[in-house]
Formats: sequence, C-alpha cells, structure tokens
Amino acid sequence: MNAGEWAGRSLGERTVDYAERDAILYALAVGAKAAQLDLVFEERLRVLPTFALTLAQWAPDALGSAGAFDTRTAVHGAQRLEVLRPLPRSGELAMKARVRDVWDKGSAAIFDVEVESDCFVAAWSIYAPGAGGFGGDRGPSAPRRASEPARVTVNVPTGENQAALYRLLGDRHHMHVDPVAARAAGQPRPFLHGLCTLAAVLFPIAAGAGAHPADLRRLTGRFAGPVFPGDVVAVAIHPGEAATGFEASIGDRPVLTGGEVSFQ
Ligand SMILES: C/C=C/C(=O)SCCNC(=O)CCNC(=O)[C@H](O)C(C)(C)COP(=O)(O)OP(=O)(O)OC[C@H]1O[C@@H](n2cnc3c(N)ncnc32)[C@H](O)[C@@H]1OP(=O)(O)O
Repeated sequence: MNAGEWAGRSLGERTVDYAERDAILYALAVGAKAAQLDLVFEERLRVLPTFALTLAQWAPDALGSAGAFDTRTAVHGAQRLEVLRPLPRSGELAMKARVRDVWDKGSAAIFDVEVESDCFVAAWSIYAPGAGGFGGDRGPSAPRRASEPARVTVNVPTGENQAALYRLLGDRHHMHVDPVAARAAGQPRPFLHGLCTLAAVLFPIAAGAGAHPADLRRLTGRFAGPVFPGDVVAVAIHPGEAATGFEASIGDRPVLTGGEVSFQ
C-alpha cells in the first residue's frame, strides 16, 4: 500500500480520561512556574488547551502502528489546534480521527492527521522520510512569513530533563529519550517533543498579548529543526490585529516557523 492510499481513512474513535493531576503535571512539563497557581494548584485549576494534544496523541500513533510510515524516522512536522471550549479540569474526552491528506514531497510523505472532539479540532503533520514518490500532490509549501515586524524577542530556556518528563504525559516515542533511537531518526542525541516546545513558547507570547495561556483559541506552527533539552529557544514575536505571529530559533538555526496564535 503506498502512502497516498491512506488519505481519507478513519483512524477510529477513542475516549481518554484524565485527572487534575495529569493536567498539572502537563503544565509543569511545558514550563509553568509554581507561582502560576491557576495552572498548578487544583483549588484554582485552569487546564492548558494544548494538554488536549497529549490526550489525542493516540491518533498519529495509530497511523504509525498501522504501518503507514516508519515510526523510527518519521518526525512531527507541524501542528494546528482550534479550541472550541475549555477542557474540563478532569474527566473523559471523546475523540475521532482520520487521515485528512497525504502529501507527496518526493523524498518524503506528509500525513495530515485530524482529530475532532467537542473541545477542539487539531491536525498533526507527520513528516515521513522515504514514504514519498507515490505520484501524489505536493500539497502546501512553506508557511507564510509574519507580515508584521518582530516587536520583541524572548529567550525560553528548556530543561535538561524536559523530554524525559514530557513523554510521561503521552508521547513515548523513543527518539525523545534513547540516544540510539535519536540517532536512527538522524539526530545526535534525544530531542524535545515539538508539542512541548510549542507549548513552552506560548507562555511569553500570551504574556505579551495580555492573555492567559488557558485562553488560547487558535494555534499553528511548523517544526523546522530539532530542539535539544537544555537549549535556549529565542522566540521572535510579531503582534498583529487578529493574531500574533511568531517564529523561534537557536542561534541562527530556525526551530519553529510560521507560528500564529490567537487568544479568546
Ligand atoms: C514522532 C515524533 C514526534 C516529535 O515530536 S519529533 C520533534 C519535533 N519535530 C522536529 O524536531 C522536526 C524538525 N524539523 C526538521 O528536522 C526538518 O524540518 C524536516 C526533517 C521535517 C524537513 O526537513 P527537510 O527534509 O530539509 O525538508 P525540506 O527539503 O526543506 O522540504 C521538503 C518539503 O517538505 C516541506 N516541509 C519541510 N519541513 C516541513 C515541516 N516541518 N512540516 C511540514 N512540511 C515540511 C517543505 O515545504 C518542502 O515541500 P515543498 O517543496 O512543497 O515546499
């Protein structure tokens, strides 16, 4: 079966439950501070909307397990999230997923996996080297560059243990913890989950927009290069009318491009 034949396939439905403790651990794993009581203290808890993406990780994982791509070398290429309503502090979340599109980049295929629930709609772009060349459409190219100039650049430090901690929330791909698996994916050492980096950079962006990070409404971004635990990520923020644009780099190496976020 070639990669293009996965387009349109259902990945089924799943109900995932979680406790307040999981939402708090998630907030800490992506960089919430102990002083942010409404993210880390059950008496005041607001759940970060990006936590939903860890609950929905089963969907791209199901596609990999079904044999659509080589899970040792495929990486998370890009992410979209639209928040429809706040996540409850704990409970169950029913989701359904499908392969929305498969793009043929020649040397790679990109699988767009869409997950829907009452609380959010999200899409993962999985970049799968070696799975292209099936004669399909090339699909979208590079993301739009921010139209407004960067007003501020903020450094976001990542922690040496951040990937080891974040993986416990749901994404257990070995490349984030095992040096042998990281090398098989083409990297010199374990690298951070793209969704962890994306959630971490939202804190200064929300602060700059005068918003609470739990008030996230829409988010999109492309993972342009690996982030290694301990790296300091420089986030360039471009405030705009309807949305805030952003990109991030480590030195002169881009790691997040085409970022766009809006809050309620
Ligand atoms: C299971 C894993 C979970 C994770 O969380 S992994 C951690 C997070 N992800 C990462 O760290 C990945 C970081 N990104 C990269 O290392 C690179 O970035 C890629 C390996 C994904 C791609 O790099 P290259 O092979 O050099 O791509 P190109 O030759 O510049 O572009 C080939 C075509 O692919 C499109 N493309 C490139 N990068 C991405 C991306 N990240 N997401 C979606 N599409 C991408 C381009 O536009 C272009 O296509 P067009 O020629 O038609 O324009």
